[in-house]
Amino acid sequence: MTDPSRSLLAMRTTAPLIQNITNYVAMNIAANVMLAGGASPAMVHAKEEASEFAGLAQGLTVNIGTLDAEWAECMVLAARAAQDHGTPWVLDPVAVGATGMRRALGQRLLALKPTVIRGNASEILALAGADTRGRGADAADGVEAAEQAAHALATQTGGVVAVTGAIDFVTDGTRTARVANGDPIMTRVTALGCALTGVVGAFITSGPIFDSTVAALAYYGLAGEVAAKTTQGPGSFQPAFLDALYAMTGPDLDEGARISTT
Ligand SMILES: Nc1ncnc2c1ncn2[C@@H]1O[C@H](COP(=O)(O)OP(=O)(O)O)[C@@H](O)[C@H]1O
Ligand SMILES: Cc1ncsc1CCOP(=O)(O)O
Ligand SMILES: [Mg+2]
Repeated sequence: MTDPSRSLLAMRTTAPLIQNITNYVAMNIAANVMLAGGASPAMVHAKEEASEFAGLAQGLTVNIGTLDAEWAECMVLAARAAQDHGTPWVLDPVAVGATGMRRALGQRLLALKPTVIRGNASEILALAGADTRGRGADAADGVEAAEQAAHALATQTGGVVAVTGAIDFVTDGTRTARVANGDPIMTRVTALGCALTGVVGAFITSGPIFDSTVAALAYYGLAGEVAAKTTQGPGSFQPAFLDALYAMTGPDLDEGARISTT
């Protein structure tokens, strides 16, 4: 594992243009989070332009949070374009186990081999076809319960899978890492998982995929810890979190990251 600061500084140096097909709930906070971190987000999802944009962006994220049939098609088109151009792309399978429409789309997107899948434990379990207690967008299973599912998905896609929660778990099918940064208040502000997917999408444009994903999770979780220290609840946490993402230096990250690898 390289120091997480290398990934952060590489990302900030390039300020990568990241196309995000994300949900209505997440659009604003995800764009603000990515800008605070140093990336250049663009929320682009029209069927007529999504694949063209995926050919010019440095990275793509696809989040199935608020679906309709047309959006589903544009997600597939954009992911296919990213695959054709060798552009790294991240899948966020929000509530993928909830309905037949989500399950079917999840399988179509999996077939396009996401570079990284980032979801909570219930979503990773559902995407892998395992039993889950999750129904909506929030996790109802612990991260450990999804480790085997994450491993299976990584092997199936050849990519990296990140399961987030109290202690995040990352695997590429061979290596594993755990990231202990974060604060429980992060589950009480909507779309912070979706915004993290955007940050992962930015980090993986400028370094090795596994190391960059782990670094993105540590950076994000540590910023959450910093913001939680000075705030009283979800309302004040959100602006403090943006400030912490913006202010974090490389040495701050290397000092505060709690990463273990096997
Ligand atoms: N119980 C927890 N303690 C500390 N950090 C957490 C906890 N649950 C989630 N997080 C952090 O919140 C962020 C969003 O993850 P998560 O809540 O799993 O995503 P989602 O919103 O998609 O369900 C991640 O940085 C994760 O590490
Ligand atoms: C509440 C909600 N409903 C559809 S998408 C969405 C946001 C989910 O965000 P996150 O997965 O980051 O909690
Ligand atoms: Mg989520």
